[in-house]
Order: sequence, then C-alpha cells, then structure tokens
Amino acid sequence: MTGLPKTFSAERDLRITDTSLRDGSHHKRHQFTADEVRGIVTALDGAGVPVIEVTHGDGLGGSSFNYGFSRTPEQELITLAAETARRAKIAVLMLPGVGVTDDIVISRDNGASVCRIATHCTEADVSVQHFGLAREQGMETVGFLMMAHSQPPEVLAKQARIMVDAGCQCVYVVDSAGALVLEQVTERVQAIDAEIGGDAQIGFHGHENLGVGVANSVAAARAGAVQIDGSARRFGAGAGNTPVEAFVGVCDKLGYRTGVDFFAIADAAEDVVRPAMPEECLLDRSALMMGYAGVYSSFLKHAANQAERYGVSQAQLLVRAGERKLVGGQEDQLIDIALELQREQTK
Ligand SMILES: C[C@H](O)CC(=O)C(=O)O
Ligand SMILES: [Mn+2]
Repeated sequence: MTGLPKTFSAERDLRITDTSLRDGSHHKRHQFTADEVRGIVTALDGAGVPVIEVTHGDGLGGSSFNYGFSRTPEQELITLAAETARRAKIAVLMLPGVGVTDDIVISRDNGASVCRIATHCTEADVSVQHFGLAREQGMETVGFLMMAHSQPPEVLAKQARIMVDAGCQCVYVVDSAGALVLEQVTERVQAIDAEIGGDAQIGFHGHENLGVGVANSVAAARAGAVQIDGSARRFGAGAGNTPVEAFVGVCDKLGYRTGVDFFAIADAAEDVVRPAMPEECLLDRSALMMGYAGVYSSFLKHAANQAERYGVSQAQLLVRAGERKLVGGQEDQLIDIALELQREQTK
C-alpha cells in the first residue's frame, strides 16, 4: 500500500456502478421490459449514478435454455439505456464463452462504453482477447474475478495481473457468493494492489448473503478499491447486492465522495426500482446457506426450480452445491444434486 489514499478521480473518491439492470435480471428471471429499463435508468442517472450496467444476468448472450430466456432482447435494452441516460455511462457484462466477441462490438455500437469481462477467479486467461478487443473498440474495461472467496489473495493477485496485462483497467474482487467477510475482502484487495499497483484500478462487487455487503464495500474502499458495485434496493442475485442507497449514505458519513445524491437515490430505490422487482431480495435461509457454503448467488432461482421439481430442500441443495464447489456454468449439476437428495429421502 502507498501512504496516500487512492481516489477514483479528482472529483470523486469512489465510482459507483449500479447493477440492478444486470444482476437484478437473475432475481427477475430475465423478464425486464423496455419501460422498466427506461424508468430505472432515468431515476439512477438523475440521482447521479455514474455507471449503469444493463445485460442479461449471465452477461451478453446469456438468454438461453440453460440460463433463462430474456423477455426483451438485451441489445434492445442496452440501446434504450444508452439513449435514456444523460450523464451515466452504460456498462455491459460478458462471460467469455457465454457471449462471443461480436457481442462486444454490437454493444459498443448500441451505446455501451464500459465493457466488463467476467471469469471464474482462476480462469483469467480466457479473457485476454476480449480485453484486447474492447480496448480496440475504445471501451473502458473492467475485469471480474468471480467467486473470489474460493481462492487465497495471492492467487487472485496473479489472475489480476493476467487481466491487467491484457488491457483491463480495473480488476474487481467479485464476491459472487456473498461469502467474504471484512478482512477477507481487505486482504484480497491489498494483494491485488501489491501486484498491479498503479497499472490499473481495483473494484469490489458484493452480495448480501451474510448481510455484510455495505461493510465489505467499505473494507474494500479502505484497502484501496475505487470502484464499487451495488444495486438499488439490493436488486440482484441471492439476497441481492450491496444496496447502493445505503452505501451512498455510509459514504457521505465517512467522507467518501461518490457524486450520487443520497435523497435522490433513496427515492429511486423506493419509487422506481422496487415496483420493478418481483419481490424484495430476501436474506432468508436459502440465501444464508449460499453465503455460508460459498455458492454462486445466481444459483438461487435454479435451485428453487430443481427443489420444487424433485421435492427436496432448496437449502440442502445449495449447501451441497457449496460442498461440490460448483462454479458459474455448472447450473445443470443442481439437477444431479436434487436427484441425490431425492434418492436419500426415499431410502
Ligand atoms: C454472471 C454473474 O452473475 C456475475 C456476478 O454478478 C457475480 O459473479 O456476482
Ligand atoms: Mn453479482
């Protein structure tokens, strides 16, 4: 760590990205309408949120039998978001292999200017060509090291170096399972900082499965992260993401400048985002199991489907998914676990 605190820019200490229109897509089973996207972008942009992510929950190209079909094609929503936002940048997420490189170019043509490439946190090498292409397209780049709880800080740091060498301008510690707790975030951000230093920024993406999304985000900021994700009203997978409105309030009190107006974002969360949610994101038993056992938050709805279909406990299913150390893309193994639980029940 250097002695001076890091800041995102001269104007703001931290830059917030709202992910309700991408991570919230999991909770909404990818059923966003054009009107909802227009309304949410207008409200978030009006509150001063500088970056708004819009994509299928599983990233570009995610609309599929495996992950769930989008109600509205994501490129239509990206175009609409870019046309609607007056100040905010529109970000897209892509997981190499779920989306393809053409999806990046199309998103850029439709008005997205931030390209976030996500890989499991040991697989950064699959992102190399995507960072190169996004930079060639003139996009700002962010790298997502997903399921960051599952690897020690030094492993994450090496993976961050791969992304940065490929053209990534900010590497995120992504707590996909909401399993990290305070110092575990600090250690990971510090290790990445020690590896990449001034070569790129560091970010943090939290989930609320253990109820510490805001605290973890503060820990990340104190350790040197300057980009922080959250979702208005926690609208995200699992128990949802770090609530942006609470995080902005906490930042105001701690003296971190985010450029987001607390009262306007509180109104946006309550009056615009909440009505678009099918229900609140709950910190219930299943979400708790995900945080405790380290399960990818977007498995929640898939686990609910399989638990209902095979008549087994969703919470037990999720605990076993944690024991098997499943990663994103292995959603179909939830069926295998459900069958295993069903066999055990009928013995
Ligand atoms: C595709 C995932 O939903 C990305 C993400 O938000 C996470 O890992 O958390
Ligand atoms: Mn997430």
